[in-house]
Amino acid sequence: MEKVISYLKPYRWAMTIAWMLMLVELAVELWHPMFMANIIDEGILKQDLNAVMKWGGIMVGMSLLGFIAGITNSYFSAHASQGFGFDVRSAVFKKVQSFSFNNLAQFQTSSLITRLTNDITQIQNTLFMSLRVALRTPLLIIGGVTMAFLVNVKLALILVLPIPILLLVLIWMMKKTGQLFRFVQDKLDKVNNVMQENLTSIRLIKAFIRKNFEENRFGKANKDLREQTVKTLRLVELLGPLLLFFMNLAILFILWFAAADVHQARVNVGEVVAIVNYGFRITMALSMLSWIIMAFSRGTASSQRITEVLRTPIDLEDDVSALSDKRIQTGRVEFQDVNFKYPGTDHYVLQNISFTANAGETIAVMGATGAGKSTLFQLIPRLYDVNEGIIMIDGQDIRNMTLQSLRKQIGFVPQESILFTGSVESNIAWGKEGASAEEILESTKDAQIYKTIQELPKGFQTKVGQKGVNLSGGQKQRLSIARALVRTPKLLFLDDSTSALDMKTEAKLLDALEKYDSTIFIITQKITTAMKTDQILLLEEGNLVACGNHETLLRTSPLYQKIYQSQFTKGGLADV
Ligand SMILES: Nc1ncnc2c1ncn2[C@@H]1O[C@H](COP(=O)(O)OP(=O)(O)OP(=O)(O)O)[C@@H](O)[C@H]1O
Repeated sequence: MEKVISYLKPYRWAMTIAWMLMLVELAVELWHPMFMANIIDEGILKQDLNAVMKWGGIMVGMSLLGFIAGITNSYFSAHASQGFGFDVRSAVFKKVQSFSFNNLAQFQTSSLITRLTNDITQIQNTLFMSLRVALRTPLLIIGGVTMAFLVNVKLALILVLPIPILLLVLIWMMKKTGQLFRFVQDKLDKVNNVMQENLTSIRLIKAFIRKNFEENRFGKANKDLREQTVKTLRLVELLGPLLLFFMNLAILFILWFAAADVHQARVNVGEVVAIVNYGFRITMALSMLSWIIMAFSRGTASSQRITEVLRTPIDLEDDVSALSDKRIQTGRVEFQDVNFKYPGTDHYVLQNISFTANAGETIAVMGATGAGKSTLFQLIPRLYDVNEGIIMIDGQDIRNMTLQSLRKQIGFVPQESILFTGSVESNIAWGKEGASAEEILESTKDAQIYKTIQELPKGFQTKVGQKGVNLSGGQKQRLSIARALVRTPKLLFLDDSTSALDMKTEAKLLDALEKYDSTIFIITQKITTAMKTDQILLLEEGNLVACGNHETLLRTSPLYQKIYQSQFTKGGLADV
């Protein structure tokens, strides 16, 4: 909570001005019944038009002052709350960007989106409300009570009788609804989660005709959200009528007692009008307080959820001694007795992995599904840190480089091609800040996608991703490869990224990669690809069971022989 509050600091002046102006508004509001009493007692009852004009004029002047103070208050409140929301949103986004995969696993993606959007909007609104009306309301109650006592002590006593009980109810309510609103936000996460999964898998859903199933899934999450929200709001809504009942009862008693006092001239009509007026204002302030309490409870729940993100310790950071401008010279990669298990699990998915990839070599990584190939890839750019053992580049532990300098020199093509909304050109340029048109052109030629791009309706400017043209799996793969090549990486990782390419295109791609002077790792299932590489790492259930070139493995590794035989038939290639 304090973490979120600390983002208010740059707006302390705007907030102070807003609160001052709110006090002006409050003062005007509190003096109103007094002026009214004077108009009645000095003007109307004594039939003195001058007094009516005098107090009426003061009343109008004060109203104008209140109006100006209100508008200016809104200006500063909006400035502070929008600025605060902007800063918190930026901070949460920045924090999420620095999250390791382990950190990310602690939050669902949909929950992070809700926290970044809805939760921040909630706290933004709460701040606006607190600057605009929240403080004014309790002060209005205190001021109203004080003024009522100044006007007439006996009648004021009747008026304040129910207030302590009502305040106790309000405090209890604030605690209770805080918890309930936390549940509401959690349910909102679930709705967003179903929405997100649905929209990203819409093709699959249509192909499997799972529309009804998905509608039911969404319907359930939506219903849960509705029920939780209604349950919470019902509690808050109970408060309004309860307040009105007690306060109206008090006003009724005031009128009852005042009737006799006015008759016996112990009290002026103006005083009674003023007290009743204060009574109404206090009642209104109390019922407004119930809404403010709701907004605060919701804001508190949201602010706790945001604090959780901001307070999450990043578990994969640079060592203090890490070098930020370390250049990879040769690109020699060495694994020494590497063991790795995913955070939060007990099972080692890589065990005692040792091998050396010499500078400029192309290494094929093979193995059955789940053998640990992608995991091995993720350890080199330090998406995860090893549990035991060392990974070295150019003979130095990779932890001696900052994450930024290490990753900047790596080209990574994931298993699943990801394109961003934008043009073909912007998708490739994404790989390198400030990539020149020439570099982009070159990388597309090497990735064997240049011709395809030329045939697109607007060439490099053709929109892809959502609302853009749909590219085939192989085209997307090659665009992803071009994006990695544009940064002329010292190390290049292709995670099954040539699976959708035909043999001819793949051969051309591998030839083109030679000029990059990079050490290249390719995860592949195809023997035809592995045959062309300098070294093959064969993984089985997290163990490196064979390592060497095609000829060596064909002679020494029974598993490799089995894979080879499964892909080659008597007549030639089977499924390549
Ligand atoms: N984020 C994760 N958390 C926990 N376990 C994981 C995670 N990612 C992968 N695993 C487990 O690690 C093991 C190796 O997975 P990995 O993705 O490296 O296999 P792979 O050889 O690349 O498989 P495939 O060819 O199917 O992509 C698997 O048993 C998998 O269940």
